Amino acid sequence: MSSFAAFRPAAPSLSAGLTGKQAGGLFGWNTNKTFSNTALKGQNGFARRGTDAIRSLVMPPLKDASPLQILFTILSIVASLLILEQIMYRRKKAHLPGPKWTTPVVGKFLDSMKPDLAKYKLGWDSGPLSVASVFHIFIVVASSVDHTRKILNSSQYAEPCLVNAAKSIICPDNWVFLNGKPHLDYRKGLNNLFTARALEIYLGIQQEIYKRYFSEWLADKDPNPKPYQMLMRDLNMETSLRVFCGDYITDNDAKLVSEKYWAITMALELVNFPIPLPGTKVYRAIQARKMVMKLFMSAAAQSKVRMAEGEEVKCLTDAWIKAMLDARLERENPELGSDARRILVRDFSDREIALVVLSFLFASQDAMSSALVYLFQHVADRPEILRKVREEQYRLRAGDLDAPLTVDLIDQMEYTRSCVKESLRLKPPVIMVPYKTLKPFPIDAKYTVPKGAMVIPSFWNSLHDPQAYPQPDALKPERWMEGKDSPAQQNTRNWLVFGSGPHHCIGQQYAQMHLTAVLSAASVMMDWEHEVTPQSEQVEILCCIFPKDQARFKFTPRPTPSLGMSPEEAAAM
Ligand code: HEM
Repeated sequence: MSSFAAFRPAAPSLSAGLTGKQAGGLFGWNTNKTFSNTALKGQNGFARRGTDAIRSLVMPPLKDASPLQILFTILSIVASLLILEQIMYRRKKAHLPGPKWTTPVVGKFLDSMKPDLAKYKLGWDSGPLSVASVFHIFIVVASSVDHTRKILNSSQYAEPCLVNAAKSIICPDNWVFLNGKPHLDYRKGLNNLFTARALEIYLGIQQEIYKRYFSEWLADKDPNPKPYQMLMRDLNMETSLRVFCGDYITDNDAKLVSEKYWAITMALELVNFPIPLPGTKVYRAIQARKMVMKLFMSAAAQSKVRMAEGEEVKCLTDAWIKAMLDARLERENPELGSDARRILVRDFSDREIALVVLSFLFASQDAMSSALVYLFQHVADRPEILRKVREEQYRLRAGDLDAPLTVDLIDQMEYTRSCVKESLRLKPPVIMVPYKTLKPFPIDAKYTVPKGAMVIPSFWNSLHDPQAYPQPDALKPERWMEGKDSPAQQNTRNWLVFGSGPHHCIGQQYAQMHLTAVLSAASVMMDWEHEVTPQSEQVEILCCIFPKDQARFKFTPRPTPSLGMSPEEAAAM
């Protein structure tokens, strides 16, 4: 994922499904207090009568029972459990749309193994809330703007729910697993990493990498289009590593991280063997994480030495350590209130820094790759839009296409930025993020989500709402440039690409700047052809969404405009 959807997969994984106390709910009815209590409290008297009947059946001492009696007892217990499962499901479901009965034991498990956008859409369109269950996990899916935002902004009722594999892979003490006030305070300390000044430094690093990758793509002699999804992932990976850790990581190690990191992505599939035994995907992912952590910790240690010597900030780790050193001086200031003192960046250990960098890589990798792949695809399929992007580029860069990109210049690229925003709206990389209820959650006047349920805010309908985005299936960058009275600007609540509330994406400015900068550089350096196949518009749901044909492109060099050409003429070449 890996994106944040990696933290929060599109549906519960087997590892989430079969671990911990909840598994006792399914298999250990006789010993699990929560399960039997809830059953006995059932409004339907059948639950109580069923439990009494079972108790009377198992009462006779086993040594006196015939094999037939034992068999009958076992079958009765199983049948009662299956009936109870249905009763519990129906009770939790109440009036909401969703299957009337749940498939015994597994629920929608098979569907969750093969996620399908069309099936998801059916659920989202069936009502603002709909339900399903996978194994014993009761799931409420929210599809309206109001319900989705309510979940994301009700931290007293629901918190992000990550698969168990995620915890063992990115370490249980990673900050992303914090909630409430400790989470809020930790996040405040990270805001320094994405200031305009910091972003400016990152831009310099990014451009060098884009140019190198584009040159490699252009050097490909094969005249036919080929899948670029993985190559774009590599571009993102190297950009992230260099932005986060600069030259503290050698070229060889950067390559190694890119290769090994794939093991982490693979381990976040929806279904995975839950115990990290040698040979399993989770085991391989943990080994990869150990290697990656070592490099990030070493980067933090090297940066501490350089920053203490007053050297230049060259990457995110440097920016962080510099902020830490500056805050040390600030903290000495006797005029500072206790609150400000608490929020100021405290000292972070090498391991803490490495864990945050790991969380960024983990949260951004797949989402950024999905966003980049669709951005290239969307503009290639709509030459008029790409022409307008180029026109803006030629106009703003005023004849110097090699001039370094700056945050100020990116700010001026109104059309290119709108194009990025619109591409993210049309194909949001993360379509849903699972949360878990901490207590009964009165989500609206008519329905309360039970405690311990998975509650999934999903973004697709908000981002394709015709009220906010007329002609929602068309790519219309102009809708973001129509002023404050436009439907898009009047409905900013619908813009949920990066979530909302205390866990909203911390990297969203950086992410949009990266995508704008890539499109800006690519549009003047290359022409590209997208081979449209029957699968180009079909969506593969991994942790994020991708075109099923893995985006087939052919890149060729774009001629430099001759002296005296107007931006319009240059763009039309
Ligand atoms: C197009 C790219 C990206 C998309 C679509 C995306 C989307 C998201 C979404 C939907 C969430 C969950 C929000 C919620 O629960 O309300 C999230 C969280 C997060 N994202 Fe992103 N993201 C992207 C890029 C990035 C980047 C580049 C970084 C880091 C540099 C990043 C770091 C994070 C982190 C750390 C969180 C968890 C924040 C928390 O729990 O406080 N993301 N992202």
